[in-house]
Amino acid sequence: MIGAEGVGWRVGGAQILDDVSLDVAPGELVGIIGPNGAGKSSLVNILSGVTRPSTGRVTLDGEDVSRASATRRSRMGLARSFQTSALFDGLTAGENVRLAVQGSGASPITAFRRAGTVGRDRIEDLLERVTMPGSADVLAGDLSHGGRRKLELAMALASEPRALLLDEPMAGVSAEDVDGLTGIIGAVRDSGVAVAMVEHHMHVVLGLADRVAVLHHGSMLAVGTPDEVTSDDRVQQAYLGEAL
Ligand SMILES: Nc1ncnc2c1ncn2[C@@H]1O[C@H](COP(=O)(O)OP(=O)(O)OP(=O)(O)O)[C@@H](O)[C@H]1O
Repeated sequence: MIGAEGVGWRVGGAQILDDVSLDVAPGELVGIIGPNGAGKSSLVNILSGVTRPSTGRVTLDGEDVSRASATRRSRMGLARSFQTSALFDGLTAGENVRLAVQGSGASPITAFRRAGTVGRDRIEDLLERVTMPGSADVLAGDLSHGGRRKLELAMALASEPRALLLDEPMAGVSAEDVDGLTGIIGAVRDSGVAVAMVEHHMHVVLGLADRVAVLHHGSMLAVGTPDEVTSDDRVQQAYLGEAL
């Protein structure tokens, strides 16, 4: 569903990604890990269409989308969350979700025209999927960090994506919320969505992912099941001094 073939990205004279290949099938969750600065976010940006690869190609459902805009990819069934929060704090959780539904795969004009067409049921349904029933009227700015992360997931799910890119969906949340988010993301995968997830919580990645891809200095060091990857000598070297 999501594919990268020999992807390279060069910017300002630096080779950030080099010959990176990855594929994620429907109903599969691939965790993308690697030390700081390994190129994980850069890869997610290339997969989502925020940046164009210098070499190689990106595919979505088998179609070459290397030059396709993020909006076009969204229309083809791809959604993403960002490392930093993308919420409107002055709006309620429900209003944030409403905007996400209105804007999914749409130009600003189309999104504007859709105003008022998104039913309360649809909003409640999305909030329920991220275990936030009844919170439509809570101000986003008043939510806990974990609540904000869940709301961001609801917004990413607003387009009913077939492929989902998550960039550190659990960054900075409490242990309790990590468990909650793990359950939500696992359920999304189990519903048949292809999920690629960058995450620093190693125990989460190793427990949740079907396969793990390890980036190191912009290259793909290893791809395999959690067991294969953790017992790989090169991976252990890359993480020297850190618990795997
Ligand atoms: N637009 C850019 N211009 C120049 N260098 C960049 C750009 N974007 C990223 N980099 C560099 O590319 C490298 C990889 O960055 P990236 O954010 O993809 O790594 P990461 O694995 O996601 O790191 P972290 O775990 O810290 O979030 C870093 O050295 C970063 O400074």
